[in-house]
Amino acid sequence: MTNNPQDTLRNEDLPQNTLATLRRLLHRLGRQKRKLAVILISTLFSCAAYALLPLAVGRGIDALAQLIQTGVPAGEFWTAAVSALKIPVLMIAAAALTSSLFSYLQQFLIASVGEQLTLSFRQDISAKLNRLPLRYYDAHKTGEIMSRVTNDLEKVSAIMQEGLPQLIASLFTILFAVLVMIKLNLLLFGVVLVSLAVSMAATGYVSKLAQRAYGENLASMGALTGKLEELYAGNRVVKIFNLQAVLTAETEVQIERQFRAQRNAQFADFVIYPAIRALGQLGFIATAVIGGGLAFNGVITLGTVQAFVQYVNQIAEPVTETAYVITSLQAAIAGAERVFALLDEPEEIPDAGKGAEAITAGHVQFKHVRFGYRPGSTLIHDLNLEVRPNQQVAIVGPTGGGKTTLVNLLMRFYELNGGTIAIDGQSITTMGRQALRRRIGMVLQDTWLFAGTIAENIAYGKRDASRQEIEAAAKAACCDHFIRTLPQGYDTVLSGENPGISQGQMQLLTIARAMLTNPAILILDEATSSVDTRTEMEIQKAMARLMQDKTSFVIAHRLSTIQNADQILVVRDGDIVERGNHRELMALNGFYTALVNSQYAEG
Ligand SMILES: Nc1ncnc2c1ncn2[C@@H]1O[C@H](COP(=O)(O)OP(=O)(O)OP(=O)(O)O)[C@@H](O)[C@H]1O
Repeated sequence: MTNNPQDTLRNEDLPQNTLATLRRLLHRLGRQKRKLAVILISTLFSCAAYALLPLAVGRGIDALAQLIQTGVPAGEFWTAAVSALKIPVLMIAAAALTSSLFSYLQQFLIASVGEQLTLSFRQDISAKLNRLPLRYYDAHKTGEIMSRVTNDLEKVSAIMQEGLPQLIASLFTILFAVLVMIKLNLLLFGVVLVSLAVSMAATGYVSKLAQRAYGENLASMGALTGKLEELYAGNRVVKIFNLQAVLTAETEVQIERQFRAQRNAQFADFVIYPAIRALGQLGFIATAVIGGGLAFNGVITLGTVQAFVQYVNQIAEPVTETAYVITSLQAAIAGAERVFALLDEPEEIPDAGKGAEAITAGHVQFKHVRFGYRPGSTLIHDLNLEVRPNQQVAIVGPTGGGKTTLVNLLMRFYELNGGTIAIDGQSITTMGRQALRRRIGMVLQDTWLFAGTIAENIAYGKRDASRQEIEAAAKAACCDHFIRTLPQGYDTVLSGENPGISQGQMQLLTIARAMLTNPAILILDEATSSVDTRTEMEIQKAMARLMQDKTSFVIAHRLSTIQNADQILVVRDGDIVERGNHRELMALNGFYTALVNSQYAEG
């Protein structure tokens, strides 16, 4: 594993409950028990064979030394050397081959186990995100959710594929090397132990300094990214308020800070770490010098000294690497913890399983509905409403009054705190959510267009619609004409964020989309955005056509368009404060009349 010392830990990278998370992670890994067992056994074999290498080399050196000491007639040296080195060389080859083969097997299986683990997490998260209530999305930013699926999972996957196997291999390597060294010479092992302890203490101290540099580097990078986002993503706002110069100056300060932090971090990388490595050589030198003395006095052989030197080398790296791996392991466990937290979030109440095929007439009743977005704060107290099939209901009221909330409840985006909503005599909680939503068409102000062709966008709610059906819907929604003027017509590709057509045209497309699904109930959010008069008239015409023979709820912003509605509901602070048709409400001379008068005054 190439460790990245810059992977330093911030507070959010520290797990809250390491043991519990580790247990859950292992439980999940347990699904791949057999592969894991093979990985463990191959690591064991690979490390054991690796630990035999210095011994075999030592044996070869001893054999050669003995040959030189005893002396061989000049012409026979090569034959004698070959026969003396035959066994050691075969041992070296066998150990190296065994170690590499098992290491290959281990890597191969680890890659598969790691990917399988990531896949299982991704599948579970994706299913989970579909089952989470809208409340969850209200409380969490998209970036935060995305980061669970990308960053956090990547950390878990990286540690599974690189860190953890590395850690196990390191531990085995150290264990085998220590066992052999103890067996070879206890005194020399003591020397190795002391010099290792000294170099580890020095490493610990220096890396603390380095960690500080990395921490500052990360923090300054975060601050700089934030500033740049403000500068580029909010470029329009920056220009409107003429803040270019101020923001550029602020950005320069951040760039400067980041430069200094990065330089310090680089310094740690290129200067401190080599110094640590040099310190690590301490053990190597001490072993060579003291071992040399012991060999000179005939306490141990020359081969044993070189075996020791090799063992010191073999364990030096695992010892320092283990510290890094433990650091990234903590970050991975914290990542896994966040993923598990997402998977543990309370879900939507499961569907009753019954279909909503019974929705035919579109008879809607709200009975004693009580609801609040947050626990403890009630927005809708006791709402009662009856809408007969094919009636047109307009919902008006001040901003934040609760108009959209009524629609959210009808669509069962949120669960009620009390009362019932029934369609055609059936409570919506007894219907499957999907089936319910399929029978309700929505045309909202936020025209949800997706990356794809115009035809695909219109057919979004009815994927198997034929081209004729799509075109018929577009004609009815007054958008066939403008679509045909586009170079690629119905096959014009709209890109998600900037579709390249006007706001009004987008709204017409969403009306066409609703036309195609032919729902029993309609929810229309009138456009407030400034569209030209002709487009607005087309939208009105298309909407009127769409509403024919359907129960419809219109969230109205321009009161002039709803005068013919069967019922007008004035919603304020979550309650219906006035209801009736236009004439009745005007006669009341209450809130509605005031709203109408204020709009005429404005308009
Ligand atoms: N997802 C939400 N989480 C918490 N509170 C919300 C949420 N959506 C709306 N609210 C609050 O509920 C109240 C009613 O909001 P709602 O969107 O229903 O009003 P509205 O009448 O549709 O307003 P507008 O005309 O501005 O669209 C407001 O006080 C709003 O802040």
